[in-house]
Order: sequence, then structure tokens, then C-alpha cells
Amino acid sequence: ACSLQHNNANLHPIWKGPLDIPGGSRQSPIDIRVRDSVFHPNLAPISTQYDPNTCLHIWNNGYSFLVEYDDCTNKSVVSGGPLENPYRLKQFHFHWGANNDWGSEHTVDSKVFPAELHLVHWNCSRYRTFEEAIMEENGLAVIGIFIKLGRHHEKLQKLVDILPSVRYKESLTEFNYFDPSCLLPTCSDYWTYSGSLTTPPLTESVTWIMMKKPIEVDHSQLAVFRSLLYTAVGEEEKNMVDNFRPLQPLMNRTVHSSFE
Ligand SMILES: C[C@H](CNC(=O)c1ccc(S(N)(=O)=O)cc1)Cn1ccc2ccccc21
Ligand SMILES: [Zn+2]
Repeated sequence: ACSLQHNNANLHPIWKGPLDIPGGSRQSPIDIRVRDSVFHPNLAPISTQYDPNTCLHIWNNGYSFLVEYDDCTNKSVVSGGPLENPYRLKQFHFHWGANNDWGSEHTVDSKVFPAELHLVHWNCSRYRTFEEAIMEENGLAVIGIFIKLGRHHEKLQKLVDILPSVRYKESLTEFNYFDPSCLLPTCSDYWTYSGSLTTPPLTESVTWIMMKKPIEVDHSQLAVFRSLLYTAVGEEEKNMVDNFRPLQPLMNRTVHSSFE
């Protein structure tokens, strides 16, 4: 049997695991080549309905900070677009760089953004729990939103202000009444493709919905993201930056667009 040799070049700086999974044919993130995307006229608009009361807490899991939602009911769901039924909101999180020149996971015609927001939902019509869904073909739907530097984002500030309380890995703070639809861009145009989680277990269970229009945050808001730590209390401090996975091969996939 061939031994799984991973030279160091192919180990991820954060989670030390292999970057590519052998046999992966639909890995994420990818570069979205706008000219190669195929317009699907019957792709319905994405419909989100989020109940701010389902917001539970915010915590630092050592990869990013997550705002988690109560997913025991259908109060906060996404439907429409490429999705054949509603998917329940589980959490949202971000990926960002050490500076404003990079940080997003997906790119658009090789353009990198300083950060990227992921709203993670699971197929509650076909699976009983999130943990089950992440292992299954059509288990998850992640709405990806590019973040660019610009105007101060008023609504994001409530989240930014509480980040110092989750500075260390494993720290958790109660966070309630937050409606993530305030983080969606005004334009409903999106690309969609079949992909994977971008952190372990990298399972190929995600229908990606990448919004075309970025949202804007100002540099002081992004700077607070960079003040978070990968490390737990008492460990040698490592700033949580560059928590994005490198681009993965498109292989034989087509990216569809909801717009011409
Ligand atoms: C996956 C889960 C933790 N990971 C995620 O929930 C997750 C969600 C979205 C993304 S992204 N960046 O693609 O939007 C990445 C990771 C833990 N977990 C639960 C069961 C389970 C089994 C094995 C390993 C980990 C496991
Ligand atoms: Zn993510």
C-alpha cells in the first residue's frame, strides 16, 4: 500500500494536516472564473429568513470565531436558489489575512479580498443533525460573502465590540439577538457550485452560494479580527490571521451564475 507521505510544503500552517485530500474531486475554495460561469435562467433568488432570537453565543474554536444559532427549529433558514428545500442556519464565521492584501478563501478572476464571511446551513429535510449532514452529499449550504475595505459597517460593530471576550481559543461568550441578514449584500446576484468544507474534515458536502457583491467594513473593524488568537490561555500567543485554505483545483465542475 502506498504510504501517505506529506512533505512539509503540503502541510497547513495552522492545523498541520494535509492540505489536499487524496481522491478529492470537489474541494473548496476555488477561483471563480467569471467568463467560464454558466448563467442558469431558472436559478431562483436566494431567500433567507433569520430570527435574531435564535442567536446563542460566540466562540473561538481555534480556526475562526463562530456565532452559533439554535438549529432545533426552522426559525432561521435559507431556501431557493439551487437548494431543493430549506437549510437551517447553524453558525457564521469569517476568514481573513494578516493584512488587507489577502484573506479571502474564494477569489474572483484571481482577485483576492481581505476577508470572507461564511453563513453555514444544513439540510434539515434530509438529515437529523448538523454533524450527520456534514458527512453527506447535499448536507450543507454555505453562503459566502466577500469583504472589502471601505465604509464602517454599523451592524457588524456589535460583533466587533465583543470579540475581545473571545480572544483565546475555546473562549465563549453569550451573544444574543443578532440577525445575520444585516451582513448580506444588497445585490442578490450569486455564483453556485458543488464543493467542500475548507477546514477539516474537508468533507465534500457543501453547496456553495457565493454572493457577487462584496460588503464593506473599515480597517479598524478588520484590525480587531486580527487581535484574536489561535492559542488558548497560557499558551504562547499566536495571532489568528491567514486562516484561509489555499485554492483547490476546479476539476470537472461548472460554476453556475444567477445573473447574465
Ligand atoms: C465539522 C465540524 C466543525 N467544522 C464546521 O462546522 C465547518 C463549517 C463550515 C466550514 S467552511 N469554512 O467550509 O464554511 C468549515 C468547517 C466539527 N465536526 C462535527 C463532526 C465532525 C466529524 C469529524 C471532524 C469534525 C467534525
Ligand atoms: Zn469558512
